[in-house]
Amino acid sequence: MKLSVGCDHGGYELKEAVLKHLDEKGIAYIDCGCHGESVDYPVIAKEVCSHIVSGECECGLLFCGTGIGISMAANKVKGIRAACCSDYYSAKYTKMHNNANVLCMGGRVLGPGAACELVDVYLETEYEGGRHQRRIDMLTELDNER
Ligand SMILES: O=C[C@H](O)[C@H](O)[C@H](O)COP(=O)(O)O
Repeated sequence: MKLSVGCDHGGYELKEAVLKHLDEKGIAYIDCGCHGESVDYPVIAKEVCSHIVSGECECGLLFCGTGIGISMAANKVKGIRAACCSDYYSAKYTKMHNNANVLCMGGRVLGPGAACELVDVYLETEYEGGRHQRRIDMLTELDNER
């Protein structure tokens, strides 16, 4: 499994904490920045999502101040289902039910311990399929109508 990871300046410290956690777990990733400088989150979201749409990475992690702006940007990319989460239940069920391919978090919302727990449960949870696939197919139709 390989992840694509990115942040703006509001999510930089949290991204660094999560990357350290991924290193400790031996999980491979591409770090799309930023590296602490001020950047506009749509730029980073677009790059991270391009790795997922191309198939180079299985899923992505995005961080900004709230997690919201960067999730909005990611969801504009065809094929991306990004979920902004700040609790364990949502991070688990967005994989189980929505098969989210990007998890977004806020560096001004979450501490590193909580964020790493959300990343772990998101990565470890399996998509359930079944009735949820019908709904995801509907999301894909909405994507195709744009
Ligand atoms: O949703 C947007 C994100 O939280 C951004 O990280 C935030 O808006 C950046 O704000 P500022 O430029 O004031 O640091």
